[in-house]
Amino acid sequence: MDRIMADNTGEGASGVPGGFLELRGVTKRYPGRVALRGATFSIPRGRIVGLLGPNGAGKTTLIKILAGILGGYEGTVRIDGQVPGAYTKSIVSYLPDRSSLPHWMRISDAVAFFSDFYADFDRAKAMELIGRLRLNPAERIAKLSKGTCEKVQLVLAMSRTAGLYVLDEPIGGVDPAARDVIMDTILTQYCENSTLLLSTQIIGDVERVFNSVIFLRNGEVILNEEVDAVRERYKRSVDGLFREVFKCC
Ligand SMILES: Nc1ncnc2c1ncn2[C@@H]1O[C@H](COP(=O)(O)OP(=O)(O)OP(=O)(O)O)[C@@H](O)[C@H]1O
Repeated sequence: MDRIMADNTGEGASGVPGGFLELRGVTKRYPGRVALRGATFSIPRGRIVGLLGPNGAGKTTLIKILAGILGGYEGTVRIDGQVPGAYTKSIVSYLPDRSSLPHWMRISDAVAFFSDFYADFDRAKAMELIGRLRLNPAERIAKLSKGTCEKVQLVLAMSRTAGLYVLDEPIGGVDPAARDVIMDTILTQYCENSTLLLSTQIIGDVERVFNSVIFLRNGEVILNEEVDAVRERYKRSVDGLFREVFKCC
């Protein structure tokens, strides 16, 4: 399995060299630890890609680099041809793995804050999503359950008209029924010309939305493949392949 997968890293899963998002040899070291080891891949516009790996594989590290909030890495990252910085932050919508919203805010304050901060934020869309997800705009962030807080963060991230959405574990804290609602929300809000990279460990419920998947193990990209090709080549679902590859992790 390892040998087969080694053939499936590198250029984009679509086989298209070059893309909207490009990583070449990205290595990130923390003191005493290497979180990413030469990560190389390319994603064209208009793709929904699952970034999959067990705990500590480097998913959050990679996503923070793309969000422009983590530097000090080796290799190159290009988003729409630019290194992470002010321009890429203006076109990248980031959903963090932990809530970064001030606890004193009400949901409506968070919407107003995002609306002031991001030129591409669509307030009407946010309010519509809040209604659809049955959130109460008057509720304080401090009082929200983990899953409800995730829904709020998702609303905020998906209400931007971004070129790249990077969503770090958007469904980690919600029940299976809510996962479907969240994934449907992502699918309906995502515009065809955008690129979406979503990290998760809950694969079975969400693999239907992915065009392709990237497996990260110990900071290394060990698979970068179209979902249909995974099913055909390995005769398994992405979830099945993930369980097999990572059963010893
Ligand atoms: N600030 C930090 N300082 C030192 N080590 C870190 C730091 N952040 C992450 N690491 C380490 O880097 C590695 C990758 O962590 P990362 O959070 O990117 O993985 P992950 O795939 O997102 O994991 P999880 O699914 O558990 O969230 C881990 O070994 C982690 O302990």
